[in-house]
Amino acid sequence: MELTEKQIQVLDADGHLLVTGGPGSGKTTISIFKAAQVAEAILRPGQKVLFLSFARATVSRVVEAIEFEQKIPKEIKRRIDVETYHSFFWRILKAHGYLAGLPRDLTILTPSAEAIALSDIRNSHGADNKLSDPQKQAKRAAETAKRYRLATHEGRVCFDLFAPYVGDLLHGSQTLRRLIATMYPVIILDEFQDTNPEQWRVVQALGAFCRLIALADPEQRIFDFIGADPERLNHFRCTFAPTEIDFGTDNYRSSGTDIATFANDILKGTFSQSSYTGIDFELFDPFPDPAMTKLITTTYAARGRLVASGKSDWSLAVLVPTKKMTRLVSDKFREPPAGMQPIAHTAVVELEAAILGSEIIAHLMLPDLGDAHFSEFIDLVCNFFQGKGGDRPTTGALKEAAAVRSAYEKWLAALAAGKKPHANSMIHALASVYEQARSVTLTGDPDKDWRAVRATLEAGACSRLKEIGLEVRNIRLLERGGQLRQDLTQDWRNNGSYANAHAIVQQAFVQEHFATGSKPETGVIVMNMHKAKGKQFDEVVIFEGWPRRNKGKIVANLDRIVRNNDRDEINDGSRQNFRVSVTRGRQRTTILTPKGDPCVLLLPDE
Ligand SMILES: Nc1ncnc2c1ncn2[C@@H]1O[C@H](COP(=O)(O)OP(=O)(O)OP(=O)(O)O)[C@@H](O)[C@H]1O
Repeated sequence: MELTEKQIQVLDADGHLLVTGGPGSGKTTISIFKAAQVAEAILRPGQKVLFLSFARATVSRVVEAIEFEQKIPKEIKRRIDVETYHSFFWRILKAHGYLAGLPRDLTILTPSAEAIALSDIRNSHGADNKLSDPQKQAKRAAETAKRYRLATHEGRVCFDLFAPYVGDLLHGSQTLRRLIATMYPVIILDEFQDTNPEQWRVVQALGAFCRLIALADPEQRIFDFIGADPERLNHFRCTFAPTEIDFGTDNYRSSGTDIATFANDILKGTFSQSSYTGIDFELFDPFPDPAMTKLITTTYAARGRLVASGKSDWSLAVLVPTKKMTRLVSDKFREPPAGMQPIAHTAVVELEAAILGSEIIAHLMLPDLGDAHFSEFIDLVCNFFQGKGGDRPTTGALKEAAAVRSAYEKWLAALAAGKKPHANSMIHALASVYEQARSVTLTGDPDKDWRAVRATLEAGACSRLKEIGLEVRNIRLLERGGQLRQDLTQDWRNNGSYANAHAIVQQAFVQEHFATGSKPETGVIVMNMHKAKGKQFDEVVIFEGWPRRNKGKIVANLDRIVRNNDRDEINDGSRQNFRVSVTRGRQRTTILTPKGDPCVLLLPDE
């Protein structure tokens, strides 16, 4: 690879730096060379360059890119630490959190546990869409107060509080600022445009003694995320007066194609070419089976091309506009219509529900612990419904949790009074599937045992447990070599049972969250468009929803790239989101859109 003139300018620059450029313009690549140069020329023994990123996906990509770079010697590579903001902040909090009034012993309040802890507040205030702005503010304030209480009283810190606490610590202690600068004299900030106010406060403190290199693409800003301020780059400019180098619209990710040109045309809303190499458009009939059939055959074809290319770690992403679509596509890939072959894939979903479901499986794998076991099982089922929506629980799910709880209380009251529980009680079905799951003979092979317990939930007569069983399928923690699998195996060896299954599942999630060694995803991956940011794949298929009609009139138009596929709903956010998805493909991006109502972003502006 020959570096461009602009990339060389980055190597030559001193002091704080701001590197801007479009997707695939080579920002990450040059920052790695810059880090290597700093490591070789400037660092003293024991010091390292820190590369901070928001998502683990980006971390894996950067780690892989560093490994791949043959020009950088091994001992230099070892002097570049690539981490997420979360894991860097957590290290600071664990070591110094007591200075900010936190207990010495800290644990992470996982998002699912956080959702459960906050569900009372969320329940009593009601769903956001029914609240006025002041009511919403009151709800947020109550949530924040509760989060702080959990942190200061119980040492359970949720992710959202990491940055505020680290900001307090760094602004409050020059010694700490200097300490970090001694460890990391140079810090690289990836996707800087997405820095929220709390993180920016941390960055300001870090910049006092560290040299900062910010990488940014203002047009890749996350829009649905409050806090990513369009002025953020200006804040950086004003505070640090960095040398600024702009890579413009160069694109090396998909060189030899017109993917970047097309993506930039999307942003402008005018099309400079009648066709674009590397971009395919296909229409599908706007009905469930034909739509899915089109997606599946398109995916077969893309997969066929990639397999034929002989590349062993090929990747193909199917990107969809909503969480709901991610699930729908994943289900259909598992069980396609019309006897087509299933497509092996991984679906990237919000993990709260899958983790809470996994806790239930783990609980069912525990050895017999007496009568309390069933009550705890009911508690976990309630937790699942309370927490499955993460920080946006639906009223339905919260009601479900309350209904299970109340049915169980009635059940217990009946038993206590020596009566038979009501024949219609939902607890009958829960209890009968519970019994089936408890009678599964465990073998010590965690994979087999886990699947056997999950299968009883899926096949049983209780719709709630069926939902939980299906949800748990989304968890990837059981992968070969994965922590969960290893720990469960060890548990069985030590105890002859899965005595610590529950704790192991919770721990596995935390480890998974901080693990940075994992490879970028390969094979077929289904995910929400928003989640594709910072990733790259050999091929991308973008698939959106279709309108439902009644007597020819559109009555619903959900799961579209632009809301309702309405021209009036087009905004910078929807254009940029689409552009980010389109530019994830290296070789080809295929866009599948419904016949009769194609994505409005594909039509020239009127
Ligand atoms: N000078 C160059 N010549 C050829 N290929 C390059 C050059 N610089 C980078 N690349 C390649 O282009 C691809 C994209 O580069 P990189 O990931 O650094 O871009 P980026 O600006 O960080 O992208 P994004 O903002 O979309 O994450 C990588 O595969 C990289 O190896």
